[in-house]
Amino acid sequence: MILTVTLNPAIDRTIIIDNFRVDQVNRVQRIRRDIGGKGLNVTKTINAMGGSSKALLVLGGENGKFIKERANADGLNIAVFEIEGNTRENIKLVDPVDHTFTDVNEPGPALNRETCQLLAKTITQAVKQRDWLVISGSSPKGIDTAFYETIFSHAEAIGVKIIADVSGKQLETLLQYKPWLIKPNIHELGELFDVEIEDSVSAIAYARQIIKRGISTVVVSMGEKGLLWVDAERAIVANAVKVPVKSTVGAGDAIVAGLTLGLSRGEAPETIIREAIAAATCVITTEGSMTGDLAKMPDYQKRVIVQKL
Ligand SMILES: Nc1ncnc2c1ncn2[C@@H]1O[C@H](COP(=O)(O)OP(=O)(O)OP(=O)(O)O)[C@@H](O)[C@H]1O
Ligand SMILES: O=P(O)(O)OC[C@@]1(O)O[C@H](CO)[C@@H](O)[C@@H]1O
Repeated sequence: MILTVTLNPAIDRTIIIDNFRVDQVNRVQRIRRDIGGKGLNVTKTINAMGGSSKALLVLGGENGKFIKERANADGLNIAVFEIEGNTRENIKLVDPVDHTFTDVNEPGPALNRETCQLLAKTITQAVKQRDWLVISGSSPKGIDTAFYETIFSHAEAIGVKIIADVSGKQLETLLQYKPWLIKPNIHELGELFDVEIEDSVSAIAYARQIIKRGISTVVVSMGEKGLLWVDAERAIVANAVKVPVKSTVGAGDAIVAGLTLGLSRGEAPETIIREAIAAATCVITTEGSMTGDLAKMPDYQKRVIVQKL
């Protein structure tokens, strides 16, 4: 089983505006609402790919209720950890004319110390031997190092591998506990070293520095430039598939879904990379925070060239 944890889920409100301009009155073409949050998106894609994933969601208020009901109606396997406060609503501004994708993410409700302790305990009880644990997305205010310590020490004790897709300070914190795999995008990787990374060669060098700190695999997603897989034995680069992009929301989550599913099935890195990129391609060709038409995956996989560097 692949358990995903979303500490800060969201309703994604996608607003489609042709020729969006800041500092001007903009007229909306269409609006849609999807249930989102990185871990939940990972679960959606794994299940759509034929895998088995459960999403643990921290939810509260009216928005939390909406997400719970929609996830259940969609047949997703979820466990809800209820909190006080209303789950956030994130705005995704899409301009199909200028091809811009702008995210405006709320911080979400803060958690108090007792809630964090109970949440850590709930997660450790939910994760079982031989599971894969995915921790994805921002953490609400209140989550501290003790929270991660509880989860990582339990995971280590029962041999569970952790895949983390977080950024900024949260990524720095998590690195101390040595997740098995991390998936920063190229900007997030640069942020860790306080640099702007320009090319694959320097991205590989920075990824290797992380591997020296005890992380097995670093996968760096690079948007339209594809991705890099770096571990102790190899560095692999793969292109993205050229397609008309409708929404980039959840592209990174589809990569995490493809990676986790492939790893849990014991597949070779080259196969996993092709599947992950194909899944991300399905996401970006679909409006909103949706997995898209996964029947197109075999075609997209053929268009991914994987090269060892
Ligand atoms: N414009 C694009 N054209 C083709 N493929 C893309 C494009 N943007 C993203 N992708 C695909 O999606 C993957 C993940 O994208 P990206 O690196 O932007 O992830 P991310 O920053 O984590 O995304 P997000 O946080 O929005 O989910 C890329 O490796 C690529 O395969
Ligand atoms: O604010 P965070 O937790 O970093 O990201 C949240 C989010 O942008 O990530 C998903 C796409 O990856 C969306 O469904 C969601 O709104």
